[in-house]
Amino acid sequence: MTETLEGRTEAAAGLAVWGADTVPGAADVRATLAASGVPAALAAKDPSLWGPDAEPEARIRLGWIDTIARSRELLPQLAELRTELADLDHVVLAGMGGSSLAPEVICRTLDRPLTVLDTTDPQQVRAALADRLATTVVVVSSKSGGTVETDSQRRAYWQAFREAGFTEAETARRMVIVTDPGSSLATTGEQQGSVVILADPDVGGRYSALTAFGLVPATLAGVDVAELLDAAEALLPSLARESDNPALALGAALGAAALGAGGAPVRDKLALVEDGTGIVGIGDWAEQLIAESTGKQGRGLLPVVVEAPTAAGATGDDVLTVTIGGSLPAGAWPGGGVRPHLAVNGPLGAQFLAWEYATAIAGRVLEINPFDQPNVTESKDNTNAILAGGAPPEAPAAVDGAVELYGTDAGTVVEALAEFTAGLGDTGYLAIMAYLDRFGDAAAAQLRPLLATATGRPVTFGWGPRFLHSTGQYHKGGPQVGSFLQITGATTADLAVPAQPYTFGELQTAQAAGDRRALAERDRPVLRLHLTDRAAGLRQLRRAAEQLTQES
Ligand SMILES: O=P(O)(O)OC[C@H]1O[C@H](O)[C@H](O)[C@@H](O)[C@@H]1O
Repeated sequence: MTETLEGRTEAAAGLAVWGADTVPGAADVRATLAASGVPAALAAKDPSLWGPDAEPEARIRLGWIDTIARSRELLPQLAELRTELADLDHVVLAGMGGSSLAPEVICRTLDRPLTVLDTTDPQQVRAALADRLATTVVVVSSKSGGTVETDSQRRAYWQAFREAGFTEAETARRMVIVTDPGSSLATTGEQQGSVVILADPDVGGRYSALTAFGLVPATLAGVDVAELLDAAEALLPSLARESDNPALALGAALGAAALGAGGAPVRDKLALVEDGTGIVGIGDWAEQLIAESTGKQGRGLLPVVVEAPTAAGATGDDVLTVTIGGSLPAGAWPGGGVRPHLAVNGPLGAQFLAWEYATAIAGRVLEINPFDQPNVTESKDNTNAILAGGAPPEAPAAVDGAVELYGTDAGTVVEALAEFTAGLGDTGYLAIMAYLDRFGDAAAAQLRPLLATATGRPVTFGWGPRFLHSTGQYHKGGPQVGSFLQITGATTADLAVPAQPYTFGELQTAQAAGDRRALAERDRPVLRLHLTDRAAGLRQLRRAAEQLTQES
């Protein structure tokens, strides 16, 4: 394989992008960007780069370019906080989307323990609350301060600490709040007497890895975050340049592939493949950045996070295969077992900044606003309406063992899946959306590679409601080519959300119904499979998916 590898490596500050020059049309796209002075303008935070409609939002969303300097000012406070809370060695992060994805990849990559709670699944919330409560510190992270999942988790932890016998003051000490200045969460945090750390308000959630949202939980979990900032800062001078600018090479290639620039076949599905060289879990972070930033106005790049370089769906006719990893030793070939179109290797801090810059560049090429998420609210509004007024009763179309089938004429799970996936066509994708416990029901994730093999099409997997803050934007705002498999599950142990008129289970059910409604309103096909017994239902789904792979 190695002797057939072509392509150049473009590098700066230890961040190397290989292969960008071989993506059809990328050189022309890059030349156009350079001729318009885009690299320097973006490095100088010019908000006009995405057109007049995007300018007001861009004006308050470009802080990620130079937030590193402001983040450094936080470091003494964070070091002090870590010492002050040294007796609390179980760090829980309650936060959704951009408020939890970066700290999760930081801690996984640097092998520091961090429990991420980004769900409303009652079983998962219960399990978290029962885990080492006496030595737990909870970081409650929300930029807006108004995210219902995070607010519910905060309420549940507050009550759990109080019921465990901690005084109000002791409970307040066990909660650290990260939010934007002036949010309702900032007020709550101050009133309850918790430490409140204010984040950079000029950075949007999915671009906030190197702000307080990434740094506070990571520091408490024991990460030396200064190293991340150093690695990102080293890349900064390259961002204004027209050459030796790997982030520009990446962005131009992503945009060119999605457009099919120069008459090349469109590659608008982006397989994100970790190459096994020391960066762990970055796919989920990049997935949110790219899907929410580009998936709108019927356009966008669909990130497809695959398990390994050899996993089903890592390659395909309309797929741009991108491997991601740590710095490679001299002479090593990128890819880790797959031949990628692009390989991005380098330290984590530089990866964050490079992908943010590349996404902003791709947004310019695709002529969309990479800083808004106009369709996320559709599902949220539906959820609120359902919570307030109740969902219309729905009877299953059929029951097969431990699985109820909705939205199909089929009588069995195998038939329903076969019929549903038969409609994917040559450009379609299947999104599996599992409103389950991502640890207790982890087996659900095995469906992704199985159905990718069975269909030969890109298949994504997301935990609900986590994905609503990530790929959920693309599902509704991106091209009309998705088919949506929703998996919901009965719960045996629901849990009240303190001082709210609903339980976690009811909230999760309303979130699933709200998103179904938003997809249906756009005529996007939805098949819902409800597991009346989660373990038995998952075994059944797995058997059905295996059967389809044998028939494919
Ligand atoms: O940090 P928060 O305000 O709680 O927001 C968490 C997430 O919520 C929304 O769904 C946005 O679409 C995401 O971009 C954001 O990261």
